[in-house]
Amino acid sequence: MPEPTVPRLEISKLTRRYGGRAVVEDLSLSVPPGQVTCLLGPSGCGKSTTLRMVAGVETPDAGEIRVDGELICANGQGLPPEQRRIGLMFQDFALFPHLSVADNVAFGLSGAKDAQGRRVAELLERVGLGQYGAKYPHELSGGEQQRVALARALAPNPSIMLMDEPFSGLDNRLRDGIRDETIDILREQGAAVLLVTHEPEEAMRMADEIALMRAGRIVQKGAPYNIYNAPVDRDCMAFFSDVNVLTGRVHGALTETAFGQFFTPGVPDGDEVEIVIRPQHIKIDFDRNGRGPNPTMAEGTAVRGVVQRARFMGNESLVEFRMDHDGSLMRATVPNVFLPNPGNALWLMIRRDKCFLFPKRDLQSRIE
Ligand SMILES: Nc1ncnc2c1ncn2[C@@H]1O[C@H](COP(=O)(O)OP(=O)(O)OP(=O)(O)O)[C@@H](O)[C@H]1O
Repeated sequence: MPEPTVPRLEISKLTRRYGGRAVVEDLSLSVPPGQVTCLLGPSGCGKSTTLRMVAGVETPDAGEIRVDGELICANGQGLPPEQRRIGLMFQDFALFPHLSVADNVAFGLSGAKDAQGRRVAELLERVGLGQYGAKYPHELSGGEQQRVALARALAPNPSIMLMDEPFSGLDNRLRDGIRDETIDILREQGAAVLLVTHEPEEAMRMADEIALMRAGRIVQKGAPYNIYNAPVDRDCMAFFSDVNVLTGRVHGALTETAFGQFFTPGVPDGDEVEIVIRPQHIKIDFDRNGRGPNPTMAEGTAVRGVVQRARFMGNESLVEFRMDHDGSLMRATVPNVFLPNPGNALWLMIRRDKCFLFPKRDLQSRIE
């Protein structure tokens, strides 16, 4: 059997309280060499606090942090940041304005000057700024400055790179390229990357693993594909896309809705369930003199709705309906251009294989 790889970064049961309130609670995760793990979650859920504890600029109330198996923080005590072999890249990555690009990159390096010079040249080359060593930060564009910051963070060859929304200051066009380049370099170096973002697209694009956080805890962890396609609850699903929700009560393992019956095995009779569906999995059909298409096994019963608005979004069109049966709003997306006029009646069907069933959230869990 191959030896199990020691995680480059291992966090166990990390907790941080402010004024008695836990903002990070019992958080555990590990990142192997060359992997990008993304802490994803809404504002205030504790992502940055977690990162700051790993960096060593904030002290946990409980829990442990290990780098390459070595304990660097436990029982509220830890190594100072500069001894942790951790690189940092934050959104406000301020370069030193009075130092040249080369001196900025060399800033955290120790040892012989000529070895430092070689390392700086190699890194500037790697980030595509081989000719920029003698320039000063104010002579560079935002994207170029970001790449210098990356070279500076990589220079001491950190085992771990912590990134807190590092690309949010860049415009979209620049951002995609720099994101991909950055991750390629970090993977090549075998660094473990812990990246914080509140943007699901950024997490999906960059992460090998996403840890979805809510109120200080990880609620789901997995590869982007699994998180997107097997959400553990409605909020996890809704974090990645718009959703439509139908509710119904279970009788004999079936839940009756306007769209037909849904099989809900294992849910006790009388319990309410939510049937959650993404807009791209709703099928739209035309009205045939007040009638819709016939029911099918795969898509159930069609239900009539009246178009409220339709918008072209680039790759798809988004159509919003007011449903005849209960006055609720439902959203459907259609590839390319489909822009029916407001007031038109159309029929909606739901792709059964793309629905998720969750117990209905009660009042208590809404308050939490
Ligand atoms: N020094 C502090 N003192 C008191 N409360 C704090 C402190 N730092 C953070 N908090 C609180 O802890 C919670 C988590 O903050 P944190 O910055 O970790 O969230 P986040 O998920 O990174 O949010 P964002 O995406 O907005 O940066 C927030 O409610 C915040 O107000």
